[in-house]
Amino acid sequence: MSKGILLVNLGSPDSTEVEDVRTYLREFLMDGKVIDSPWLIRKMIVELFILPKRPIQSAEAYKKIWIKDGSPLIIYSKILQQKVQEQLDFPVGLAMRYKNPSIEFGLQELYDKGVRDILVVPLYPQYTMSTTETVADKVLEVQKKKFKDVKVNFLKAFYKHPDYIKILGDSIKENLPENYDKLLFSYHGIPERHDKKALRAAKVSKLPIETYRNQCLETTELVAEYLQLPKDKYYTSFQSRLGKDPWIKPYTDETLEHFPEEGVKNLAVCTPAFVADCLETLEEISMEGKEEFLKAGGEQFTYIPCLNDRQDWIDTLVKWFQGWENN
Ligand SMILES: C=CC1=C(C)c2cc3[nH]c(cc4nc(cc5[nH]c(cc1n2)c(C)c5CCC(=O)O)C(CCC(=O)O)=C4C)c(C)c3C=C
Ligand SMILES: [Fe+2]
Ligand SMILES: [Fe+2]
Repeated sequence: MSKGILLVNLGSPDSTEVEDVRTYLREFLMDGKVIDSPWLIRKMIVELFILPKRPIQSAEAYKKIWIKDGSPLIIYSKILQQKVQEQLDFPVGLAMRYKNPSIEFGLQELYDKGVRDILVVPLYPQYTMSTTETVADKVLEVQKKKFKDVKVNFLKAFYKHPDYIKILGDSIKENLPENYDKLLFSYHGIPERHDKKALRAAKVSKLPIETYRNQCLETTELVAEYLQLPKDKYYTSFQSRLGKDPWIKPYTDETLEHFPEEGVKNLAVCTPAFVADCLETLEEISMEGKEEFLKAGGEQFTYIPCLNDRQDWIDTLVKWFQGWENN
């Protein structure tokens, strides 16, 4: 059976127009694995509390990071896809969980090239229901509807894969200033409830399901070990919280605010929940986060870019995909 790869990332609005941002946020936040309330309650939260104002703020934020060809998240993902494709002789497609190119489009493109056995690659190092799980749900929904003769497989979360830890560690080392007080690992947060659900599922299924928070902490520890960082030189926090429910802690914004009074004046920040730079890294961390930190008395803020199209990242994906194809 002819094999192919489908890379999947989260997705961005089609443009920075408020209406496009609203449509994107509606699709994203109405996903029951992102806001996990019953449909009617979710609909009320999204339509009455989030969509009237948030798209206006988010559109302004997107305008600050948008590049000539579009959203950085999509452009970096496309470059990654092209560069990986150049090194492989079987098709590599790209899709976004929300908006475009859609998962249906990505599967159709591979199908039209004769692919009947697909490795779906959620571009998230750590797994949780609002990312990896929802990608799998959508792929399987479309496969059952339109591509019954296609076999789908999923790449497992790779946060502790030694190849990934090495690339992440090397990317940090190359960007770390000589004299820094602390290296902050800032991961996208999730509501605490999502991790509690994961723990319950692990108990019921007796599968070794790890909470998202623990996967993030483990990612940090493995990189710290690889880079031989002393314990007092690094810290982990969680960003991007939305709404009033408790999210996993500590929060990045509070951490950035308190660091200077604790003597952390020269800070470096990396964001290992993302493999491609996006709104959450470029705007929330390297613009807003930097401003907050400097306002609180910080002196130097270094943002360490995501893996994007690093050659070692491309080579590693190529190696993993060749291994799968030869199996
Ligand atoms: C309940 C809300 C959200 C959960 C849970 C969530 C989890 C989650 N998200 C990412 C990765 C990305 N999120 C991005 C943007 C973004 N995230 C949320 C909300 C939740 N995310 C919103 C509302 C937005 C949109 C922007 C905004 O209005 O603030 C992005 C960037 C997209 C882009 O176009 O650049 C990414 C990537 C992960 C990894 C994750 C769980 C671990
Ligand atoms: Fe998010
Ligand atoms: Fe954000």
